[in-house]
Amino acid sequence: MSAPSTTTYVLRGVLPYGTDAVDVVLADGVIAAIGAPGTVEVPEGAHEVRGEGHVLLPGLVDLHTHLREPGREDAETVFSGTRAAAAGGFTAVHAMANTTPTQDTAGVVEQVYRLGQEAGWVDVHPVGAVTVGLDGEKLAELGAMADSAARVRVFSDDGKCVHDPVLMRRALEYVKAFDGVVAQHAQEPRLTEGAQMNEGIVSAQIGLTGWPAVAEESIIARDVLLAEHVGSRLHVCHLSTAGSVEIIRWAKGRGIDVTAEVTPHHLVLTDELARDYDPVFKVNPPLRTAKDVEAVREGLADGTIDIVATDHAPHPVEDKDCEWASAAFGMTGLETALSVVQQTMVDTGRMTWADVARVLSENPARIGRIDGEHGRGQGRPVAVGEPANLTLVDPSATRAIDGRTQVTASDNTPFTGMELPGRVVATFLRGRATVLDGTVVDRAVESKPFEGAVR
Ligand SMILES: NC(=O)N[C@@H](CC(=O)O)C(=O)O
Ligand SMILES: [Zn+2]
Ligand SMILES: [Zn+2]
Repeated sequence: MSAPSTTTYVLRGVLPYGTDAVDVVLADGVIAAIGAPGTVEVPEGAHEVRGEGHVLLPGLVDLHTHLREPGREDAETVFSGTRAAAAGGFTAVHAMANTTPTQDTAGVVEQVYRLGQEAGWVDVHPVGAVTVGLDGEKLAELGAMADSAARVRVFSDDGKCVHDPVLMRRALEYVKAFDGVVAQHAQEPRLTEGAQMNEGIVSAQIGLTGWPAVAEESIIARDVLLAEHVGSRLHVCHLSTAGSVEIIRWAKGRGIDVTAEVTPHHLVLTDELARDYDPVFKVNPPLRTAKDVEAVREGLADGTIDIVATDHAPHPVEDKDCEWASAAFGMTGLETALSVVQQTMVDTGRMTWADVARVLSENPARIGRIDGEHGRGQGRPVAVGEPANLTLVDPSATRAIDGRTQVTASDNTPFTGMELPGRVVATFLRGRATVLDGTVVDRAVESKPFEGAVR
């Protein structure tokens, strides 16, 4: 549990909204003072974290993380995954429902919520399944999950598409009662049977079954219209094509209550990487073309795409280090997300750090409804009196990425061997340091496994 920290900190950095360095004092779990260097009163014994040109962001919030517990603790646990999240600058994550057992009952979501609290690295907000067992046949107990101690607000069958339009309509109607949102994994199943990668020139040349853009776009088009029809809130997971950006832009122009996310990998990697058949690049939705990468960057910069979400999808070596066709879909992302956003959006001049705070903290917290009392003020601006959820980043640093040395329990980052800009120097969860000097601050807590609340 993260009781207010007794240690007091004074951080020096530039706020995302400004250009001049400030000192920020963290005391009793909140931001106690902000002022020009040397002008704020620094409490006796305060721990100083001062570097040149550091940026002070609100703690990052991920709307799309796979923590794999219960069921695939060989890939990740709540403990290892949230430790990786802290290392990446996050203070809250939403844990996807495709676990075993599925997060489709109040019992299971409460267990995951409790494991997150015990680990204490970041706040864990379990996502509830839309349908029982992600089978796409019967609505799960959405209300019971919403009313549980985990207070679920985001519902998703991620990994699978809620394909039946009647079920999708019912889910959208149902979650309105508690201001929830349905987060759709947009994939038309019939159009993607046996699909291995993006359908296009590369798939034709290397002989892998393609996943056409229209399989994503047709579901997004249907769902924005359904959301309009029932007057509900829709979120689109890991959007990946230029056409999807256009549909979201159209829907927002029409006043439809839709939000969308893009992953870091879709901001930078393309289907050309499949040519060597290295399954580390196999992911759902697949890496697309350079034209799609340009379109999602533009959509993120102009606000059509609301957030960057990692879709951190850890898999053990047995499931990734094999022939392309039998490898699992997915790549890790918690520890590289901020660097990829810096590289593709900030260092290219397309976004400011204030925009980064918006797409990696403020907007995801608002979509997940954790910016208020329940979320204990995640995604709030860096201001006096706010909870001290903060990430201090050094944008001038560069890092060589190696999946084997990351904090996550799995190695499947697509960025191994690459240099990325930016380094998380420190992360604070309600005033307690979870990362200092770029290293996770370990505490005397044991990783307790899931205690089988099964239906
Ligand atoms: N993104 C992936 O390729 N895989 C995810 C599922 C998902 O996000 O659809 C996983 O759970 O491994
Ligand atoms: Zn998905
Ligand atoms: Zn996912």
